[in-house]
Amino acid sequence: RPKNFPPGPTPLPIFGTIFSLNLQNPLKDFERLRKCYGNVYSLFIGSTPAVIINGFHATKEALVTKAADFAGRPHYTLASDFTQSKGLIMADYGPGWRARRRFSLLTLRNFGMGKQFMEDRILGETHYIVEQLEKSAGNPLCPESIFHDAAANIICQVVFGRRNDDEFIKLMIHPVTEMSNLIAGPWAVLYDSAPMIRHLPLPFRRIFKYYEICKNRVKDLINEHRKTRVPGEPQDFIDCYLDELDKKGDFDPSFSEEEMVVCILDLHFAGTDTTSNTLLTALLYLMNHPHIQERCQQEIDQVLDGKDQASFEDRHNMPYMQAVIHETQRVAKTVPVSPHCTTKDTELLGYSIPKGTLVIPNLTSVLSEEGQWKFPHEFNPENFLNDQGELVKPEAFLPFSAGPRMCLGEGMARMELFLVLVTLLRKFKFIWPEDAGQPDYIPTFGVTQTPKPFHMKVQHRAMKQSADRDEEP
Ligand code: HEM
Repeated sequence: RPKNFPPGPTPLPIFGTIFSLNLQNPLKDFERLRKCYGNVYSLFIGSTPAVIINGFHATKEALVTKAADFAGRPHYTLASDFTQSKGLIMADYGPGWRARRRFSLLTLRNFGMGKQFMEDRILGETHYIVEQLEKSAGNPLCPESIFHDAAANIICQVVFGRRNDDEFIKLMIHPVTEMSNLIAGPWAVLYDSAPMIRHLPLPFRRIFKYYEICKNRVKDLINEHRKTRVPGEPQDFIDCYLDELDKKGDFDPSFSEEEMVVCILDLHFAGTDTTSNTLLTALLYLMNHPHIQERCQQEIDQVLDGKDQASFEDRHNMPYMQAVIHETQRVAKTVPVSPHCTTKDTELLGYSIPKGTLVIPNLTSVLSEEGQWKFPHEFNPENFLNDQGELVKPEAFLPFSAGPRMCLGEGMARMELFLVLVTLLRKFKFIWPEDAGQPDYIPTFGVTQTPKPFHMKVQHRAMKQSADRDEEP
């Protein structure tokens, strides 16, 4: 360890400290090591040192107070190698990433495609979910694929202008699933820890092949858009990017077509499992906390009385529903860790951290940290409500991380969570099947955490508005 580097377990030659961790799910080991070494400690992934950051204060110091020092992304890892550090997620902290991020953020925040665009797409897709649930009303069903497809359809419509069942996009489903499995597994850790084996024909090499397939599909879609688009009248993210390329000409390499392809794949990867797994977590908890589900439904009935459908503006009148969504995100811990890298020699809690060090903020440690939450270890919307029943957002609510690299899709994700859950809870009662046993709340670890598969039953609710109409003479 360099001088004054954060402490940690003694590394072995070649392997470093990877045997101190359960590679299938290192979160319990992170917590155990935190008890030994404090909120900031170091591990070795092979010969690569990594600093693990735990708890709100250390995370805030790194990601917010010293934002620029900690806003890089690691190099020489599997993810940076197959994306060639292009696009948004794995791109280096610098002017190219900043320009693409700003453009993507503005485009998603309605500047590109009109204010109603996103809300219409989400509500449209929610109707498909309703149709599917209606077909299974009264019988147990496994909701995983319904919600995964819905989230994929929403992001595909925003980015490609097509739903996920389109022939072009279908061809990407298999490679994307294979890549997600590989990148969250031990082969990725092996790739990152042992540079000498990177060119051997081991399973991690398949990621490069799958990524190439996805890139080629996206290039085909871009070429299709080129033929059909009307400049200045964008229908989706690709059209917006092509308009931007027209403005910039060939002068700006940070907006090249190659960068565009990786940006698009980044949005597709980052915008699917994150949202669908959070929605599934909400259902899992609401079925097993029926009194909380009923209180949401009372609030929804009251606020939407007489309206055909919910709008995102309604959230201002639904503090309880909002608190439930926040609490779901807190317990779901959907993105458990987010690898960063230092951009210069810096310090954290008095320790010295050299430029280029891999830094891993452990967001799960903040979301259930004692002292930050009224009820850190239970599902309780009161964590986000004050004595007057108003929504409050504690500073330690960091499911989207913090600082310059924080989630770019936060606005879109919050809109999806609100509109989908409000629409479904208004229409259906969600029931944990009697023979389903005790719920397992511990998710499967991964780049995004996934609730264990479960079954649910849905029952039509007698909606207040239709009940009122029935009573009219
Ligand atoms: C509940 C849903 C979501 C959660 C919990 C979530 C969480 C996160 C987290 C923790 C990060 C890492 C931030 C960091 O490195 O410090 C991230 C990054 C990112 N997210 Fe999300 N996300 C969600 C949905 C979305 C959606 C819907 C999109 C796309 C529209 C998206 C796009 C991105 C992108 C592009 C980045 C990389 C940002 C950068 O490096 O500049 N996310 N997200």
